[in-house]
Amino acid sequence: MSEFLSDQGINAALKVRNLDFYYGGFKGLKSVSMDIAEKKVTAFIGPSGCGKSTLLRTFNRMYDLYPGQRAEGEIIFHGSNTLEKGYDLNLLRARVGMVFQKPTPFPMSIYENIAFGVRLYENLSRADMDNRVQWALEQAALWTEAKDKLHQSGLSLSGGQQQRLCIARGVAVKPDVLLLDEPTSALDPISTAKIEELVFELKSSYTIAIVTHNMQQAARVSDYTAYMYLGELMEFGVTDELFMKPKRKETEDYITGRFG
Ligand SMILES: Nc1ncnc2c1ncn2[C@@H]1O[C@H](COP(=O)(O)OP(=O)(O)OP(=O)(O)O)[C@@H](O)[C@H]1O
Repeated sequence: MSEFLSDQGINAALKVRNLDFYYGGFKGLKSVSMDIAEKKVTAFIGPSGCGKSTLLRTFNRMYDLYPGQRAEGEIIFHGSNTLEKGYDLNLLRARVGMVFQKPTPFPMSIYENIAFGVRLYENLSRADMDNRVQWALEQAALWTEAKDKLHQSGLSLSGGQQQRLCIARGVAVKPDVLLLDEPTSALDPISTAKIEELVFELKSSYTIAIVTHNMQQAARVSDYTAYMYLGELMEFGVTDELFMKPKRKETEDYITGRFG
């Protein structure tokens, strides 16, 4: 659907315009246009294979790492189109951080998991780095659990703690935007609740885009929700409205469980 679905009066951190995405000859996204609201949570829902992760991966050009994948259209971030050739990808990935479905700590200490990324962009003194590591762990609600074992392996943490470590790693470089791709799908309910609380708190400082299969989660944590189907953005709006009064029959069928 090419109609522009952004009449929400959104103060946009990212403006997506006529975005097409190709895996070789397969079109994974079809003319997606929407705004990602600044310092709010935007959730992406829709049946498996509808393009949620594909869309998220365009926001930091993660797909660039894979040959044969390309995006066309515009994603405007701080006034520039991030899809243009020559756009500084290091800078983009520092400003638009990503957390994946499976916790992916680096095989190094908790401290180094965080310091590693910071060193790529900043030259901090030891004391400043210590402060940054503490700050990032506090932001990710992991400091209390991790403060006495900063020099133990990140892999020694539980799954839920590992995912919070990945969030700490993401916020440590002080990005504008955090992309969360099904961040709780590998976690137990208690860890999931912790991450959801965290998302709620982080949105006062960061723009957050989250892909989730869990509609209750989308309803709980997000301000805006985008419903996708077969590579198209079918409906996009304020979360409460989309869940209570969907405009399209397809959205209603999906959220009421009649489809998908
Ligand atoms: N590396 C790839 N090569 C070719 N096609 C791909 C690739 N990755 C994804 N696709 C296709 O692109 C479409 C969108 O996939 P995507 O992973 O974005 O969906 P999704 O909505 O995130 O699904 P899920 O909820 O199952 O994670 C699907 O049809 C998928 O098969």
